[in-house]
Amino acid sequence: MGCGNSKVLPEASKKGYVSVVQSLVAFSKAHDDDEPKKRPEKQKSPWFSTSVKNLHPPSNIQQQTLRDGRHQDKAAKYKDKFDPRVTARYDIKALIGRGSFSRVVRVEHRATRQPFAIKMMEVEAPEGREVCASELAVLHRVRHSNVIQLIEVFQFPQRVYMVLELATGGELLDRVVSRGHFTERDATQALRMVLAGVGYLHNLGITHRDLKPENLLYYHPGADSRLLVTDFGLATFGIDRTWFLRTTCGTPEYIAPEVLLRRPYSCAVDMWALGVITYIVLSGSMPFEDESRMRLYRSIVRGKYSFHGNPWPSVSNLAKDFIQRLLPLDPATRLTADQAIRHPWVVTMAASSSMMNLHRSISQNLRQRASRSSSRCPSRTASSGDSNSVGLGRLISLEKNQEQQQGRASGLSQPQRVIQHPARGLQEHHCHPTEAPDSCEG
Ligand SMILES: Nc1ncnc2c1ncn2[C@@H]1O[C@H](COP(=O)(O)OP(=O)(O)OP(=O)(O)O)[C@@H](O)[C@H]1O
Repeated sequence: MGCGNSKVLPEASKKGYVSVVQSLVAFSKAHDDDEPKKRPEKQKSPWFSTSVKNLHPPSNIQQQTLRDGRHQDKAAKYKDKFDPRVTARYDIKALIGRGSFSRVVRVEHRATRQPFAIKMMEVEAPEGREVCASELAVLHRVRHSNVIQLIEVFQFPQRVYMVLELATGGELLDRVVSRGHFTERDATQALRMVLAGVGYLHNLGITHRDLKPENLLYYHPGADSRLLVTDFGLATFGIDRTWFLRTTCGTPEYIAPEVLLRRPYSCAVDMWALGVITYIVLSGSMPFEDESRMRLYRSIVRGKYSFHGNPWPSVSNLAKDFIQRLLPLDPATRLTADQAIRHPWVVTMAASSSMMNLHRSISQNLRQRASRSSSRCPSRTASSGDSNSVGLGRLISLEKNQEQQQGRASGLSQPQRVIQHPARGLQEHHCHPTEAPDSCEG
């Protein structure tokens, strides 16, 4: 995995890759005016380090209080950055985290006291604008219990503020680790929710293109929480599920072979990523991993992975069959989301009650990975996050294909506001940046 899990282009596009890196660094510096070099707690740290941090986690309430305290000052700073039309409606409470082009804060609706997340995206630079447009294009169209819900949007020429459902239950792997007990049944329960969300997206012709455990968030800390697919910055639309895409993007360990081979691809790339995620969730290790990105890509295009080591001897053959059917090199033979949710492992495990506890092996593997990784990259600790990923987290091919143009939210530069009313769906409202907050309400 190298020193980080940044999203990158394959080696084949190195030239484009370097130029995107440079522009992203420049972008990041330009927008980090008042940013301290240390990143906030919940930044893009790699999945294994956040998970290992939580092997002996404090209670959710303690965690929340701790986080709130530490982030209060930062939140105050961010308040100043927020457009007054946003803060007139939402009280900024705490910083949740940062993405390549975004800051996510916890807010409270002033009138209803309801909590939400606001993702503030910088859209002056073309990269940020594209990522934001992708995300909005999808969020405007989706409504599903396993997909993060957009509540409303404030769009201005420099920044876009997406008001989202607030997910307080943590990332998928954090929960696997913090439970202290984890079985195949637990895995299938989580996967059923992910598959329901992904199947819904695919049926709408949406390919996520960046499925990974960090983008799967629990809505609340309770055991019965919904699991939500989030982060649609790389998502794209096809006319239908057989529509082929060409842009090279994703997170290295999860990229499907056809993408690396620069072949046209479809939503089957998400199913490959789900195979990788299933492997990780059941074992705490990755099917494809190498310090060298070149070797990593080579093992992916060869489909070279194994079920050696713990806990694989304790894992059922049905589970392995499920993974194998998601990780064939030929995308045409890969399970679709609708087929995967009907796979016997998913169906029978969800109904079974007592299963082997895989937690110990999973935690051990996660710990080993974390220590291997920190010895390779001493600057990266669990709390400092992935130094590699500040500003470099999301690298998108500069290839401008038809598919990039489609499905883009139109008129980002046009200040507008989109309000979602649960019963009525999305309503668009336009407001000029100089207008008072109330004058552009729905
Ligand atoms: N609706 C939400 N509720 C709670 N936390 C959220 C929500 N949306 C995002 N986050 C968290 O905020 C942080 C930043 O998320 P964001 O999607 O902006 O960037 P990212 O996906 O981590 O990075 P990148 O943009 O580089 O892919 C992440 O830790 C993410 O889990």
